[in-house]
Amino acid sequence: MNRFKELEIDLDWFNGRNVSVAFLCLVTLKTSHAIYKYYRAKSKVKVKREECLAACRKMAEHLTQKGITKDKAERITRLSITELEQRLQSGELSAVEVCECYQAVALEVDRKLNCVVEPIWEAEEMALERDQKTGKKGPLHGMPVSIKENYYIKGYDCTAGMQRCIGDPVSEDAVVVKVLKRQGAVPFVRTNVPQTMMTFECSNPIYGRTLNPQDTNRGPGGSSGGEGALIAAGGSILGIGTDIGGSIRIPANMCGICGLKPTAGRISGAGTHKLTKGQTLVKSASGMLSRDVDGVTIAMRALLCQYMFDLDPTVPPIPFREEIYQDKRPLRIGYYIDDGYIPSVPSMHRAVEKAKSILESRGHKLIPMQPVDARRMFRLFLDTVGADGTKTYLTCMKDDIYDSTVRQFFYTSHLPGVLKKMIGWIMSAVSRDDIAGYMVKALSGFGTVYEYWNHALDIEDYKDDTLALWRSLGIDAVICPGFAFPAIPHNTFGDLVGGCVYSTMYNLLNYPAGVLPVTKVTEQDIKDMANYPNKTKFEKNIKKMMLGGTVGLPCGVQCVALPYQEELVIRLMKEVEQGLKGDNS
Ligand SMILES: CCCCCC/C=C\CCCCCCCC(=O)NCCO
Repeated sequence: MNRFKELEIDLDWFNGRNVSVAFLCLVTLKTSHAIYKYYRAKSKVKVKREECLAACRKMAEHLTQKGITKDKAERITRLSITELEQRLQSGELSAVEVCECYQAVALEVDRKLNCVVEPIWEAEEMALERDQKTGKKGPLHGMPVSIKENYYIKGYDCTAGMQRCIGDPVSEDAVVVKVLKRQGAVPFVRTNVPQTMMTFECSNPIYGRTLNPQDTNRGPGGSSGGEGALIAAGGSILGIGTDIGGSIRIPANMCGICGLKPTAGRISGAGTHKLTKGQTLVKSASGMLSRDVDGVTIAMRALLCQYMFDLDPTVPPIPFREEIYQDKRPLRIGYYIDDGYIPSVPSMHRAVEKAKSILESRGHKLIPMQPVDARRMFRLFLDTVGADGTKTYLTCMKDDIYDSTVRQFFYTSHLPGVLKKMIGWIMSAVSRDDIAGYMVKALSGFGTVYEYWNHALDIEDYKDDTLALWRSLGIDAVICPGFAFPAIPHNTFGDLVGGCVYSTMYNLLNYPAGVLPVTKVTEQDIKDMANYPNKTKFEKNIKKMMLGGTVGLPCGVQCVALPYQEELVIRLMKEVEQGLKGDNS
């Protein structure tokens, strides 16, 4: 009887008033918790940012005390990489003075472009060790190298622009960093990346936004945007980066420098941020950026050594093959200015035409071609990136502050899968924008492992079809636009995401690809935009972007070869570069 009474009381409690009060309490609690987490994240980010800025200031003061003059710094940082290499090897320049000069210029450049995350404090000591070394010098003896923030450096946080990774310094260097050091290089600064590293802008709440040295109203590209800006502005001569969708090649194109994305796995990726590593269909590649092609060659030669093969046995033990790089035999090279899906802009056409005529004048046979259905490729790429319904990104970004460049993506990612599919479908139908619509749909992920495995098979089919095309044309390599367009204004990634069809193609295929600067946008290129298609929302966005002051921006060409033929890619890049300099040797 008593028990019934108690129950009656309990049930009475569930009256309208009490339920509303409980609901309100719950909402208040949840909201205050969210506010608390937001401010906690904000303060964590602020403290980290201040620490990094203080480190830069402290380093700048230290260099001033050491009497590094602007004149001397510029004299040394203006040397080409081959001149620098030769003077370091001969002892004409000491590793310490080179390191200090590069640090001084990097910090100077950083004040304008915000491309450096923080200096590497151990650099000077490392340089001193190089100077005191007796016996055989390493191939990179005393060479300063800038390091993208997502590479592990012992004692430093590796955040990829995400606050949850703050305050968790890594305990070991990345394999590539270890190899660089073993070969005599001096890692001297860490460079900026976009939050999550999956965009081609370069901004995050921790370190802020990096600007393009050619036009500060635009970004340097991404995700190796800090490297792109720093190298283009003269604050570094060689840097390392990663590329899963264009992150080395896009900054190279947008900043007017060289970048090589090797076949994924040819250069070790061990000890880089883990964010994308669970996704194994399209793998991130470790590569390099440099002022000229020689920088890429020097780095590849030095990295492809027994020490790397020992440290990371998953790397195929293939040293740099001089016989492929030095080969003078004429090649059959496919070329396209348009991938048949996303029209590239006139300045990019000119870049390819220019490279084509250089290569023809050197005896190569250039064959017009179209890649296998680029729309199919991009859909496969997007489905791969969104395969988990974006759960990985959402988990890593839990309680984080969304950077303005990725906010739209994360708000969409939170929606239930069905809604993403519906919105994607509506977007495609209403705006005739195949890209944004499909992207939203792709973020809904796969329902079953069976679907995912079938998707993996579709990628294999795409690879087979491409290889068959190359074989049928009898081509050794391909040249094409370095990207669909040059550098873009801040906060326009969402509107222009389709540009990366040109880069993602060679990630999906896992072919090595390098970009080098070939020309700059001219007034005539802008006039020629009158003929640029104007049907889809995406094409309209490109047109608007190009008409918004792009004259003078660099435009690159992409050189591509079959998997593990990096030496051939570099050979082509070098030949185009020589042709541009009027050197036809
Ligand atoms: C957080 C935003 C995710 C958006 C996903 C959009 C899908 C496709 C766009 C691809 C953009 C590629 C930019 C380059 C990415 C890259 O190579 N990162 C290097 C990581 O090692």
